[in-house]
Amino acid sequence: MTFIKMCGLRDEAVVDHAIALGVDAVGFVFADSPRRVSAEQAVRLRSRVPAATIAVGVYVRMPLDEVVATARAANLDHVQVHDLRSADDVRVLHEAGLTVIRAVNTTGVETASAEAPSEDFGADLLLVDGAVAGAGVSWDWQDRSSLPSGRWILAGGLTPDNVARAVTTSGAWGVDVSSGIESRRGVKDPALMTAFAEAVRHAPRAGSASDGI
Ligand SMILES: O=C(O)c1ccccc1N[C@@H]1O[C@H](COP(=O)(O)O)[C@@H](O)[C@H]1O
Repeated sequence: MTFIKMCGLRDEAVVDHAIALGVDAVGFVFADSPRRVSAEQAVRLRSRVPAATIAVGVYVRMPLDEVVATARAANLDHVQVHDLRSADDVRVLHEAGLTVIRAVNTTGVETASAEAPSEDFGADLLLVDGAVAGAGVSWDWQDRSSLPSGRWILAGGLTPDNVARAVTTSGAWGVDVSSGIESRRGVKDPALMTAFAEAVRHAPRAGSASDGI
């Protein structure tokens, strides 16, 4: 089964719908975004997420001590950080007891692959995103030469219409979506959420991805 994360959830009904769809993870955005949630909102939303589903805090340009404080306040033990600079950053987050998803944009992957393919800085999982996080920007996931090997999450411009092809072509272990399940910017559409989950589940893929993070 392909791992599914739905990101940028902002209200209770949408969280409940994601849970009913059986997604593997939900994301709450603390970065500057139309989907940003306050710590108080995150606590409320988090309380609706059962133990079997991973709740992830999403961060860009936030000092690590604030990442840790926000994650603790909202009872999140997974963080997705878009601008980790080094293995030291990851170590700090691990020492705080957090599971770390390192998000890189496609430019980062291309740069890294010239030196060290899919450099994860020791993070628990790598997420490869489009050039602008949360902007619905797709990228060439058909060019396998720039893709990591092993377990990684594909993100960036995924929609119910393109996700099956993306899974099959890229070989990604998981997918993450934000804009592609919205009727307008920042507003999730339950019908698109359902269509996305169904498209992923019907996508032919090689191998199995049933292990958790
Ligand atoms: O969703 C956001 O608003 C967001 C803001 C800042 C950083 C990351 C964000 N979300 C992540 O962006 C990608 C893909 O988004 P999209 O589907 O292209 O809109 C995904 O990793 C989200 O977790």
